[in-house]
Amino acid sequence: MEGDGTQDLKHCDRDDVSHLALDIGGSLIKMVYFSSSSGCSSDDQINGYLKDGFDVSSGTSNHRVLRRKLHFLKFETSKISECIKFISSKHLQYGDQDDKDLDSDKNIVKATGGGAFKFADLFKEKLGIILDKVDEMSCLVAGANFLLKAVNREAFTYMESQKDFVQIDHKDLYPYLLVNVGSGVSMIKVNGDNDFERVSGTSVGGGTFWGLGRLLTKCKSFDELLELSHQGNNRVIDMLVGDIYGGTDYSKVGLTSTTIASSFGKAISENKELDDYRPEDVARSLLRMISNNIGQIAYLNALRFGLKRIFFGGFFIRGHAYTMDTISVAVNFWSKGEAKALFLRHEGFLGALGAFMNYEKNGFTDIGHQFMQQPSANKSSTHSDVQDNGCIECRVEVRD
Ligand SMILES: Nc1ncnc2c1ncn2[C@@H]1O[C@H](COP(=O)(O)OP(=O)(O)O)[C@@H](O)[C@H]1O
Ligand SMILES: CC(C)(COP(=O)(O)O)[C@@H](O)C(=O)NCCC(=O)O
Repeated sequence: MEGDGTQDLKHCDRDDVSHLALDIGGSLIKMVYFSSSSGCSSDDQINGYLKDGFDVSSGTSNHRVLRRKLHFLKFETSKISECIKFISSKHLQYGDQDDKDLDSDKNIVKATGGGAFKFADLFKEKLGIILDKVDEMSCLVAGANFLLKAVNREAFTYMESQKDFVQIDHKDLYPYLLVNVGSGVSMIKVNGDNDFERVSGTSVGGGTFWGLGRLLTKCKSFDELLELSHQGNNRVIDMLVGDIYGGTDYSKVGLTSTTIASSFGKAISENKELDDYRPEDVARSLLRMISNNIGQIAYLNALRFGLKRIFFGGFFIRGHAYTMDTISVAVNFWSKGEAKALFLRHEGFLGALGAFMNYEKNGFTDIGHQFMQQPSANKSSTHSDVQDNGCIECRVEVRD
């Protein structure tokens, strides 16, 4: 099961959880919450880290530094009942209320994404939760700004299989373009904290890749489709410049013979049916087409506003090498090296983190400024450092 929360449940204390925030999207439900620091990683790591944390803030009488773990989980939106079951089993809906009263109308949970509207009644009925809706775009921006400012080694470039973390200078962060590739794609010009404009979008996004991929390859899961694309060769289906130009480059306009002239173009010129193509080649071609297109539209929007840095988020990216490589090459190619594609380790959790940050406004102060990450506490995954059911150690300064 995707984002199977039960695994997480075994490792963490049941009751000491708080600040549940949800991002209920077209494809996935993303969940972020705090727990106390026991479980999930070795005590040595935590103690070593906390020593530093407490040292830093000693001497300020009205400040407390809490050891906390931030949990990241996802569920498929179509399996929302599993998400509800998980919340219920972990008593997450009660947050840090002292009086855990099932009928209390104080069980308010910050939530963003379209599902915060669509499923509001369901959450009320099944869990007694009132979803406090927070705007999706402002959550994406808050989540991205938070990660870029507060978490070490969050942003990286990816070119030719080489991942390079980028040190972000807080004074030189804005403006940037945030491209969130979820079911659909939103492009947001970020000017500062809570200062942004959604400048573009496209319906050709992650939902398109997964939806078309499912139909064309019969894959049963998104990860299976991604794995399949690894083994494929898109040239079997894509029409290349060389296919049109008799094997040569079209050098006058800077097109090499290996450039894709028309995605899936070969499928029209051959007397073949879908079954005659290998699913891995179809998956590869599809992934390349969609990633390329997103990279190109992102670049055009960056050009529109003179932006040099484009951060890509959303679960479509999935820390997947070929996806990131294709997007990077597209941005690099079209901008002639002027603009850079950057990726985020917590790519899929921007909205949920943004909703989580919203608790700040209700007395939970300074989380954004005092949040620190313990680098090695994440569960590893085949695609990226932080993916399903990961959790990161952090310290949070709370003003009494
Ligand atoms: N396990 C998964 N199941 C379904 N889609 C996934 C999965 N992992 C990554 N994806 C991709 O991520 C997209 C959803 O990204 P996300 O940022 O969560 O958007 P949304 O908020 O629209 O759900 C899917 O459309 C799909 O392309
Ligand atoms: C409607 C959405 C903001 C919803 O967000 P999502 O669940 O896809 O993350 C997004 O799908 C989107 O921006 N779609 C593109 C719409 C367009 O500009 O054409």
